[in-house]
Amino acid sequence: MTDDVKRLRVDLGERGYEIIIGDGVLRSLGEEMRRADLSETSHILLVTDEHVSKAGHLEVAKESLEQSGYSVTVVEVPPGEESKNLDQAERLYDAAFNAGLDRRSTIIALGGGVVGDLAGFVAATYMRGISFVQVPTTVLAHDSAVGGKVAVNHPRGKNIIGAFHQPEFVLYDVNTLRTLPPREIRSGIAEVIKHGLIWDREFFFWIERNMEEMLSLDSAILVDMLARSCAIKAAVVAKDEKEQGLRAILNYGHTLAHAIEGLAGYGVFTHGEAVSIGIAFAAELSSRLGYLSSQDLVRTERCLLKAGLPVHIPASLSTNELVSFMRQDKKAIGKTLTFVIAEDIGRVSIVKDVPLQSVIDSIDVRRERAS
Ligand SMILES: NC(=O)c1ccc[n+]([C@@H]2O[C@H](COP(=O)([O-])OP(=O)(O)OC[C@H]3O[C@@H](n4cnc5c(N)ncnc54)[C@H](O)[C@@H]3O)[C@@H](O)[C@H]2O)c1
Ligand SMILES: O=C(O)C(=O)C[C@@H](O)[C@H](O)[C@H](O)COP(=O)(O)O
Ligand SMILES: [Zn+2]
Repeated sequence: MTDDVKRLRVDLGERGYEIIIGDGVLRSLGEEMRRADLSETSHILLVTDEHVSKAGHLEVAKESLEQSGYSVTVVEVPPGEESKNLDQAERLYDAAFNAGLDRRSTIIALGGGVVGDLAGFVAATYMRGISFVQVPTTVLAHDSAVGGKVAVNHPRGKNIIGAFHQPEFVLYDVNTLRTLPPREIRSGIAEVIKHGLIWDREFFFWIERNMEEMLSLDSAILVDMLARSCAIKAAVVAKDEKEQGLRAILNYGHTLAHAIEGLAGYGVFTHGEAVSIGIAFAAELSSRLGYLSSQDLVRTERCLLKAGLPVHIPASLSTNELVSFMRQDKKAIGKTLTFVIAEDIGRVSIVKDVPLQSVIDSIDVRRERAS
């Protein structure tokens, strides 16, 4: 373990919590449980998926918890977005019952955003809510592990069945990221770029300069990148935990992304790939509506491409079905089209009642061309 461990705080008053980021910190999971006042935990349900356990991270986490005196039951869900559903949630409720979990028990999510969202949803609802800890193992999960949005998908909409349920703490070991396939590293960088674009111009420039080191998982760069990105997320969540207004900016690129994920079939595109296409589209729309300069539009797209991310809407998805799906977005009231719009690099706002024709034109421009 390196000495360079960063501790950030999500400031939610008495319910505030720490995000601990470092290389090798998974081995201190048991100690962190005690530090976070979870010494009285009667039993732990440790939820993970097969890729995470095969990569060796489950063993490290379990050993650390058992050495600290906790009794642990492990449940694995099948890897991938297809597992974020009520059937898998029910499997976890069964496992919780069978393991004898009570209101003093804790559910720990060890994995990417799918495991985090699913296990978090079960923790939010089992016995009306029990303690929950996030141990993210993907780059993308720097976003999902912080902020308390937990959910499962519905065939007609992403994250439609969910809750706000904050974790007790987030333990982020960058060493776990070394077993990720390159596609998943790139996917996670889409949300890092999003955080720069919505909040912090300097951070976006830093991302542009450090993309190669980010992709090659340089340890110091990774810790910095995740700490800065998590700090942005934490700042937004602290100001508007339940998305009454400001928090919706975290949805930049997501109106189209969720439509692509839902229509292509969950799991065809990774969430980050869909977000990348969604950001390229949202930047185009922002420029078309007169908010974003053409230089910043080009700069946004260039950064996504530098990360090896897709920026074009798949030809197989029709404009009509994309628009209908986007009308059901959670940000929209009624059937209006609401988007997070970029005004500058590092600054966005929420715009309601966006004209349909501008949306259609932006889809057309961003659509993949047959070669
Ligand atoms: N709650 C939120 O605020 C929030 C924010 C962003 C995204 N999300 C959700 O997160 C999900 C996407 O998360 P994700 O991209 O982490 O997907 P994921 O959890 O499916 O993980 C991606 C892939 O990597 C594998 N994997 C995970 N960790 C690994 C490791 N260390 N080594 C090797 N393989 C590993 C997984 O098994 C999976 O195959 C989506 O469902 C999205 O909606 C939620
Ligand atoms: O935390 C948030 O708020 C976000 O919007 C972060 C997004 O990256 C994330 O994909 C989230 O799950 C989307 O939430 P939803 O409410 O649009 O389903
Ligand atoms: Zn997202």
